[in-house]
Amino acid sequence: MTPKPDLQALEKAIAAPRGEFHRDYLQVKDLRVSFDGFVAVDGVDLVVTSGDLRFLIGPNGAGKTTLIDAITGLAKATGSATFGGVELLGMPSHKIVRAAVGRTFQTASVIEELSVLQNLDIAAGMGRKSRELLRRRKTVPTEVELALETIGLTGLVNAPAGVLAHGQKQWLEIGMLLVQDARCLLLDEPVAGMSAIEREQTGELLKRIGEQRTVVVVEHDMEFLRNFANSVTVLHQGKVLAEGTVAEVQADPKVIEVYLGETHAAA
Ligand SMILES: Nc1ncnc2c1ncn2[C@@H]1O[C@H](COP(=O)(O)OP(=O)(O)OP(=O)(O)O)[C@@H](O)[C@H]1O
Repeated sequence: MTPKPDLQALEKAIAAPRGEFHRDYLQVKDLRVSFDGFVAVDGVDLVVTSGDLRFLIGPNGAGKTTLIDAITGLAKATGSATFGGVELLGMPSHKIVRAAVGRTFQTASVIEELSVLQNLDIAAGMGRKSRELLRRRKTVPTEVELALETIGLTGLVNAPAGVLAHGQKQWLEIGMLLVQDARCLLLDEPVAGMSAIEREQTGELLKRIGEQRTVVVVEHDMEFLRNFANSVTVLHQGKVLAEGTVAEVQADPKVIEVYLGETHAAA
């Protein structure tokens, strides 16, 4: 006998937005983080699909970094955060990296004494002994070569990371996520402190890597957001205040009141 179709599940699937059918998407459900009774993230729901360059904005202390910390195993949280169907909450950070989820920090965490190539090699964790990692290579593995090309540092492969410009260090960090094969990248204020040219180059880089990956960018720079965001989520006091296109979010009275007010008044 043919089993009866589950009409409820079918209706749900038909009603679901297109992104829901991709396995490669980040889904956060009712995520909460509290520090000694202070609720920093308060029931956040979020879906970010592959190919969508999502910006996460909000006033200082809104919970943006804590949300990323929770997804990457650095802050204890309740609720759920999955990527590609894999539950990340409760996993140790190194396993989250293996689940193809990577993040950068507000301050670049490259090893300044080591070359660009050695930093990428270490990130790739290619099973080479630490002594070998420190020796110069004669050939560069393909994935490292591709990452170097993507981040525009091919010409600086043997330069110590310490001599890189501020922007280049951030790009190297992004490169380190690429060689780890991160398909979900969570970037915490990647253009803070960058020059206008570096910001523009970073935006182009994010567009390129975001085409086939799930990318979430925490940012305060509104001009950068207007130029490069595909969609925006606004956090306020640990909750999602608004979500939509740049135009929708910018026109939202709630967002203007709590976040954009000063920027608009200044303009
Ligand atoms: N380890 C911690 N212990 C206690 N409180 C914390 C801790 N980390 C963050 N907080 C608090 O949680 C709230 C959210 O902080 P968070 O850094 O996530 O905000 P944010 O939106 O990233 O802010 P900003 O834009 O300034 O970086 C803040 O009130 C902060 O003081």
